[in-house]
Amino acid sequence: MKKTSYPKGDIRVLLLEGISQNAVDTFRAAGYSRIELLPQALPEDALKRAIADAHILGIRSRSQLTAEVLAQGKRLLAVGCFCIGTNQVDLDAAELQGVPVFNAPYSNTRSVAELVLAEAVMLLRGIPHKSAECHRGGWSKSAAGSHEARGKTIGIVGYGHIGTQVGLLAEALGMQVLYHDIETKLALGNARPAADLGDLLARSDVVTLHVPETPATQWMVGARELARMKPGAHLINASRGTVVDIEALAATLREGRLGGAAVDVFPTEPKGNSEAFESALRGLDNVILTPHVGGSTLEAQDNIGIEVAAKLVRYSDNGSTLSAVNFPEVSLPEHDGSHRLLHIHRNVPGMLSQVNAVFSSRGINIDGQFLRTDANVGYVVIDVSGAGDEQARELRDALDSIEGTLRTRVLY
Ligand SMILES: NC(=O)c1ccc[n+]([C@@H]2O[C@H](COP(=O)([O-])OP(=O)(O)OC[C@H]3O[C@@H](n4cnc5c(N)ncnc54)[C@H](O)[C@@H]3O)[C@@H](O)[C@H]2O)c1
Ligand SMILES: O=C(O)[C@H](O)COP(=O)(O)O
Repeated sequence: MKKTSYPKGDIRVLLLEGISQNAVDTFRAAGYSRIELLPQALPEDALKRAIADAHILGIRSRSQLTAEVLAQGKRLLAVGCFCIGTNQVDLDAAELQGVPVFNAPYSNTRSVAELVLAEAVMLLRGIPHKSAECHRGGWSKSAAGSHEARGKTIGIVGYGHIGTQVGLLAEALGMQVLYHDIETKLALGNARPAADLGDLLARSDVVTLHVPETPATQWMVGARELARMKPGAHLINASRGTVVDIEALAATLREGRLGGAAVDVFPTEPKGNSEAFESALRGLDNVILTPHVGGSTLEAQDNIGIEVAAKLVRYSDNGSTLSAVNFPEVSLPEHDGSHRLLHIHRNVPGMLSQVNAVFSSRGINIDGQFLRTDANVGYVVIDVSGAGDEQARELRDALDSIEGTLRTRVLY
């Protein structure tokens, strides 16, 4: 079993995909010095090599942390997704490796909502098409097909953090807000729930998607759903590329059934800025295409850099897993004057009594104990005072030898 109790100066932090300098500053301020910041995602083989040396790994939406890639992370303590989505990580595999995954569930919410609202206005006015014509030297000054947002209905699919923000901003413009969610959600402002997805599609002038990538949302908007939308209505997708069948959308737009679309996310996206972007939507004047920049504002990235780095530092220094997306959540007090032993194990019967026996058999008094479990994993944290560093390491080794242990650490 790998030990993961390292002096802070030896902890290697690898940050991929152009994560904000604020993250580096946050790690530095907390005493971490071995930080590598790369501007791009790594291809699978390079990622496997890189993860093998990293204790803390930071990624955004492009790096695919499959079970196979994660398995190379023998020293890995934690993963930070410096974004909202965590679908790019095999969360179960990470958990069963004893690796909590953190994200930034709110920091780019506003950026996405602002972009979506701006796109709704642009689409209702037919601006993408008019702009494209002007670029070609055309001049089609006309009010035909051009509408105010005021009084129109925006249908929000996925009424979570982003969806609710879009709804509030849209109401400020005088739009009617309809929403559909699989959970019962408190309606903000004058928003109203639709009876179901079909009802929302049939009644909205603009449909905007804000669901996560899950098996249920995969291709949730295809030819059938597009056919249910009002003629001339608009579709916005800034959620995940797998939510919309792009070929069906392109066909519907070519037929002129929909007014237009704004798409920020695609089933296949270029791995970096130097790779060409291919899509059936290219060349359609009434489509706003953006390169997955819904959350890419300096404000959002700066906030995300601090938020996720702070969570990783807290886990590394203190053991707290509060807000981890795949792990039993424990919020821990500081442990000044005591050693803190962390034990991550498979959640099987009898584990806690074996953990406690390690201490009782040595006559060691436990100052504090914190335990959380989920279906897969148990996470127990034990504070002991009066043990020297050497004894703490011996305790860790004894914990490590318990059958079913995934990771152990000692914090000094
Ligand atoms: N384009 C970008 O740059 C960008 C930026 C941030 C987030 N995102 C994407 O946006 C998604 C939403 O973000 P959020 O912060 O609002 O997430 P959230 O979890 O707060 O909200 C998602 C909502 O969708 C609902 N939902 C889930 N499955 C559904 C289904 N099958 N049908 C209807 N509703 C369903 C959930 O109940 C929840 O209310 C993220 O998961 C991420 O993939 C994209
Ligand atoms: O999940 C998210 O927050 C968005 O998709 C943004 O991802 P990015 O950090 O790769 O831009």
